[in-house]
Amino acid sequence: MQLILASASPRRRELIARLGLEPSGIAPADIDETPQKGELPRDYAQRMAREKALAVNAEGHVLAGDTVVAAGRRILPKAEDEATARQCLDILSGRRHRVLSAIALKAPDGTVRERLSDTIVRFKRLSTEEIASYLASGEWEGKAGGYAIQGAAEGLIQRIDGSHSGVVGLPLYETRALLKAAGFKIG
Ligand SMILES: Cc1cn([C@H]2C[C@H](O)[C@@H](COP(=O)(O)OP(=O)(O)OP(=O)(O)O)O2)c(=O)[nH]c1=O
Repeated sequence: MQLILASASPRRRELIARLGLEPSGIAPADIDETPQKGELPRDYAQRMAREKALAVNAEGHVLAGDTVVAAGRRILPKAEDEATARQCLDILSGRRHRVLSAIALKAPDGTVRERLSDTIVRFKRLSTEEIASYLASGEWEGKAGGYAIQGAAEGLIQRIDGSHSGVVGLPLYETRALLKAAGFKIG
């Protein structure tokens, strides 16, 4: 069985490798990632994963994922510049937020199976110095919510309830279940 990963994210490639799977192809999906007006974070994450999977035309199964950081009903942006990362950290400081990580698998017949991972993350209250030093690390670049749990940010996280791999970008429990249900051989 052929697995195509519809993702440009190197993290997703590393995570799928931990299940002992190597995609036979990488085909990043180029879709419009603008949230709809009033769209809830979990609906948005699921829609994005589904649209990414559907956007890739390839033989075999196409796996896509989308990771969204949500403060209440608010979807935090992917931090592409320092000002955005700072705004995110100000919002996340000293409180709990959710990370919704959706995956979608398109079978060769076009049917799509989906799963969602929902994780609660709590940051300590961040001092001005902590925010400044985290921003200087550059690790926030391109990350939803302006942080990467797989780096220095984990030292600022008091508690996580859910899936660590989900926060990084591909929830391994849900991914394994989805791929097994589709017929992939996974140990
Ligand atoms: C919260 C958090 C996000 N992220 C990353 C995961 C995702 O790559 C990114 C969220 O953006 P996504 O749109 O989910 O993914 P992407 O644009 O990187 O890749 P593609 O659409 O091609 O699959 O933020 C981390 O790496 N660590 C974290 O702790």
